[in-house]
Amino acid sequence: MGKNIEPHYDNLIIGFGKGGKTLAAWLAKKGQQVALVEMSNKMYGGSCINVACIPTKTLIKKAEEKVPYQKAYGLKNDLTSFLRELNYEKIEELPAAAVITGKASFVSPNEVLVKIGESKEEKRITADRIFINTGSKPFVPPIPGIDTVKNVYTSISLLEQSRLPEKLVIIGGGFIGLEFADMYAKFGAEVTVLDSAEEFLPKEDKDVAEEVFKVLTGRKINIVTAATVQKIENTDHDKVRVEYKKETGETVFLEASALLVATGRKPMTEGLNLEAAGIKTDKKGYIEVDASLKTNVPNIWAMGDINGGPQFTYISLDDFRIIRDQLSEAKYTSVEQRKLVASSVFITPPLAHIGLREREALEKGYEIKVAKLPAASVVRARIDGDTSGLLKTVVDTKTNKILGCTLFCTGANEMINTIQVAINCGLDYKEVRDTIYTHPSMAEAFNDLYAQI
Ligand SMILES: Cc1cc2nc3c(=O)[nH]c(=O)nc-3n(C[C@H](O)[C@H](O)[C@H](O)COP(=O)(O)OP(=O)(O)OC[C@H]3O[C@@H](n4cnc5c(N)ncnc54)[C@H](O)[C@@H]3O)c2cc1C
Ligand SMILES: NC(=O)c1ccc[n+]([C@@H]2O[C@H](COP(=O)([O-])OP(=O)(O)OC[C@H]3O[C@@H](n4cnc5c(N)ncnc54)[C@H](O)[C@@H]3O)[C@@H](O)[C@H]2O)c1
Repeated sequence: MGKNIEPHYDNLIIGFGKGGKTLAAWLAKKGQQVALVEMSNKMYGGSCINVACIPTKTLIKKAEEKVPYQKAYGLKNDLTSFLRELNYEKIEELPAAAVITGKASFVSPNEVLVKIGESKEEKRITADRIFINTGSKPFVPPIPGIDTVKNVYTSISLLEQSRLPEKLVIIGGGFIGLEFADMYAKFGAEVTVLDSAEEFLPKEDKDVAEEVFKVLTGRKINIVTAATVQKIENTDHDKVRVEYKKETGETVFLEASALLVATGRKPMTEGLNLEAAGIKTDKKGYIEVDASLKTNVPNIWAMGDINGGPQFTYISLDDFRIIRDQLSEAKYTSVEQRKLVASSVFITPPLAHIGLREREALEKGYEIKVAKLPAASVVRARIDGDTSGLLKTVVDTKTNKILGCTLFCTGANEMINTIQVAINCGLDYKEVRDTIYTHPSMAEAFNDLYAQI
């Protein structure tokens, strides 16, 4: 399997992430020689496809459809295997591109050593340009017992479990913590989320956070904020016992069949030997880049999670665009040109957001108008059978421009893209208010939401 490995390529890409694979295909189609080095044959296509967005969103969808966990687990694996192969083929079929399965480490600024697959074989490869796209991995805080106790998982290892944990404790109530909590609860697990932050969803406006809290706790998810996890140990039956301190100082013990650690991610620089190339990292270990995503070493770029930017697949893709335009003398060459980007937490209903929240806009000194609408007032929400949540937007009184929007309702992850276009094109909110939307759709809620301004 695979092409012969050459000693030199025009371009070497380390890591099969979204940005790297898209860049590999683009360069190869232009006739440039490209080596795409990926350390694991289970990771062709990168994290998103294999261990992140795609498997989680598949399971979430199946949980919503009330598919039993074991069946959903199989369907998830079918889809990730299919996409993994497809991703491999899409690069390998290009005559100018080669996928090399091995772990890369720098020897010098233009040379890497690749340890091929499981074998002891090593290849030295030089390249004119090198692009680092090695992503991130779970950050595990130093809590006593966390490394040694059985049935403690990260998002990656929990997704590999074919059996549903009956009782799941999750440390961390951010993107991963909440998505997993909601998904496992829908599959039938008893879930507790422990977060060290004093408030639940501290970035959100209070009214939004309260609504999300109401929906999740209504699904019997136990959410504890200001929790300090102190110790983790196994019981006699390999259950996990978690000891944490409440805000009041009271110590609480919880027993669970599994513990998920979802406390953020850290840069995947392990074994890369960045020092050999003289590549600088920041305090957290992410590779330092300038606005054009170049490292301090000429002809080495860093794209995706590894450069310390927002950790989303679509940001990795946009990093590709920034690099592509530099290499083709086109116009979009700096992160400073990037417009506002939306995000979505895939709980049910999804919590999607773009721009400024009410509190943030006020802190920045804007004169604002705020509109809110309960999701229950949208007829499509009734058809979809989920009337929970709310829609909220913030408009600049002086300019009539939309400053931000938070949607916690069915379809929010799609709807937010409409607001993103409106904001990024500088539209007056009245354009969104007066657009004729299809009926019955969730988007037509924008007629009523913006009519309140
Ligand atoms: C559970 C979970 C759910 C998520 N859900 C979403 C979502 O719904 N939407 C969204 O936009 N984002 C989501 N994210 C974030 C998203 O997955 C990441 O931001 C994105 O995958 C990062 O892509 P990347 O291009 O930086 O690199 P990655 O896709 O992480 O690829 C890096 C690759 O480099 C390889 N590699 C590492 N070191 C070496 C080396 N030395 N030599 C060779 N290869 C190496 C790795 O094996 C890996 O395949 C989620 C993340 C997680 C953990
Ligand atoms: N839908 C999506 O787009 C999606 C889904 C999953 C992940 N992601 C990406 O992956 C990143 C990582 O996700 P994440 O959930 O691991 O990180 P996160 O930063 O979103 O959340 C981490 C949470 O853990 C808490 N925490 C940290 N240390 C703790 C401790 N010792 N005890 C208790 N709580 C603690 C924090 O207060 C925070 O709420 C996200 O920031 C996001 O960029 C995106």
